[in-house]
Amino acid sequence: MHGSGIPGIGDIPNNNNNHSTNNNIPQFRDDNSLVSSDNQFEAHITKPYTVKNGDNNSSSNGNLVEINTSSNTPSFTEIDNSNNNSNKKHETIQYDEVKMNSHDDDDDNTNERTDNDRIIIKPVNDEDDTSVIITFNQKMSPFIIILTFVASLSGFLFGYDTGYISSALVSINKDLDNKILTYGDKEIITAATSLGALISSIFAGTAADIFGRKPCIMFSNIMFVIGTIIQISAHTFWQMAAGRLIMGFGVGIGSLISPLFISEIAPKMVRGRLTVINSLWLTGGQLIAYGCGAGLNHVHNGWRILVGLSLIPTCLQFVFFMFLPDTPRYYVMKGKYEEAKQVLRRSYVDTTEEIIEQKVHELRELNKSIPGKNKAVQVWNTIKELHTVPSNLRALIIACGLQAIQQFTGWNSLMYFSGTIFETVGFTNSSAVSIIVSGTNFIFTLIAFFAIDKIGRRVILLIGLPGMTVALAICAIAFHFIGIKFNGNDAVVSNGGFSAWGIVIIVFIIVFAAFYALGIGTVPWQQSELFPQNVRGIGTSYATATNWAGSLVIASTFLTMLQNITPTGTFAFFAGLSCLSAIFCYFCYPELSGLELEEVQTILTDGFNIKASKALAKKRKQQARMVQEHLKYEPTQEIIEE
Ligand SMILES: O[C@H]1[C@H](O)[C@@H](O)[C@H](O)[C@@H](O)[C@H]1O
Repeated sequence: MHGSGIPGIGDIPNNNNNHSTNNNIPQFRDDNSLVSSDNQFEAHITKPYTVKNGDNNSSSNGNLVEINTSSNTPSFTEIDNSNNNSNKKHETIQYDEVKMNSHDDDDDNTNERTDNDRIIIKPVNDEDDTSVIITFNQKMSPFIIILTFVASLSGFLFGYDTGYISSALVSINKDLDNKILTYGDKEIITAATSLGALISSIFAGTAADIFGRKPCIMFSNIMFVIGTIIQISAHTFWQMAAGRLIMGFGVGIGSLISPLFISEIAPKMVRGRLTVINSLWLTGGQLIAYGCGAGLNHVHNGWRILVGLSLIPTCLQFVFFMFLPDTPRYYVMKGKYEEAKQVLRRSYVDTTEEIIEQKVHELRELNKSIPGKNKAVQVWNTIKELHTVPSNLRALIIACGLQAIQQFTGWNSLMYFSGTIFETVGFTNSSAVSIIVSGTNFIFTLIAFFAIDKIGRRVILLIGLPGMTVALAICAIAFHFIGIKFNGNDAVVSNGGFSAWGIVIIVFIIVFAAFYALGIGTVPWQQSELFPQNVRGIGTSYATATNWAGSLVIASTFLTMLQNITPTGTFAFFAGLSCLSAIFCYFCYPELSGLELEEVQTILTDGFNIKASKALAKKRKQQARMVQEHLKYEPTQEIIEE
């Protein structure tokens, strides 16, 4: 990144407000531009304008630029009150354009000026800023909320379908092939879904770019329905495994497309939050699956009901999507600009046609499609571009790195085997404790929902990973004192029964769940924001496939690890990985909250640019506060940064 100051827009309520300002009387030049007396600031009026009366008393933070054009000697003031510290150095910013809001070029009154102008400014030497970023009313429309909720039903299905299996395996009993499932059978049935998800996630990103996000989600619904029907009618082990595999195809597609879809429709200031809604459905789905599993445990054929229940959200999602559109970014990729505009109009209700046009224009500018004489060549070129363009490669390292960390720090082994672990340390009601653990996962995902945009992704990761390290290390120590021995597939506690160290283990597994859900359980699913439009599909495919490969490896090696390197060794291993992961995030994960999707690439262009990302994220949040503050007074006016 060049330079450290990252100036932004100046939205100017021009009404002699009471900021502590650095007054400076600029002059109009012949070409109608303004220049401050110290020559540090200049501004060009590019359009004729009419000036509106207003009574804004905004007292926002950040760099405001005030240009009072109501008199013949206009005043021109820069205010840097970002931390209310009067000693703080003013940034030196030159302003290129001054645009007047709400005007009509043909209007008779276009040159009339009165008090209280609103002026929108673009800094010219803002090297850290992207070209055309439009900041307009970021209020959430009901339409965006509906789209988010419908898309994140995929998250629910992901959670429910990975969550129900542990109780289903217990209650299946002799229902398949008339014999009790062996340990190996259970592993295959569990792993089949992860395998299916791994396979489909490899292709899902490319499919999303070719066919669209919405058709892919609808295709995943069909996979869910087929997979579920095969399972609930299964009387043989292989039929059950096949059903789980096909359902896994649906899980993999949904796990990739749903966060992608949400991040493409979300206003930037709430993009993190809206994407976390998918994670909330996911962890909620796991919790509900555990709860239903416990409830249906003793019901005859209860597992078939448990599996069958997942048909409800799948069918609902399919039907809803028949009436909903795809994302504006996808429409722009396909040259369907009118469709893109229609979605934007419904998404940003208080917005003028001019801004919609500009937004589509901006998306078109940034949508540099990758050439190739046919689809296969295009895909190959996209893969090349993903690895050879430095910002893409960095995005890939971060996205895959975070997904690998999410899986290799061991959470899912606890999800799948927490019952076994709790029994080992002396808890008889292990399913109740498992519900508490997945409930903690859900509650802390909710906390992440509130923190992810406000506090930022980087901060919650850097709180979560060290917290996980400590919790895992304490579990490792406690396991040492409990002294577990493995005998085949059975664990024998040498100290016998329930002990104080057993309580320590339960408590710190719950603490681990909390720190996990707060950071690494949630943040990697923000992966779509790392990639530019042209490689987003394939980039997120890599990352999602990393997630499922990790889940497959960990779920199938955890019990073996417990046996071969002891629980102390296993937990110490996960603690070590969590610690290394914290170091990785500290050096490589920039703060992306509040940034436009397109700004993320600027950040990653010549390094991970942690410092610059933090500054830009801070700036964008200040600006958003300014805009919100201003909209309180004039809710129908939009602020344009151009
Ligand atoms: O983000 C989710 C969540 O943390 C789940 O609890 C976990 O089972 C998944 O593997 C993960 O991707």
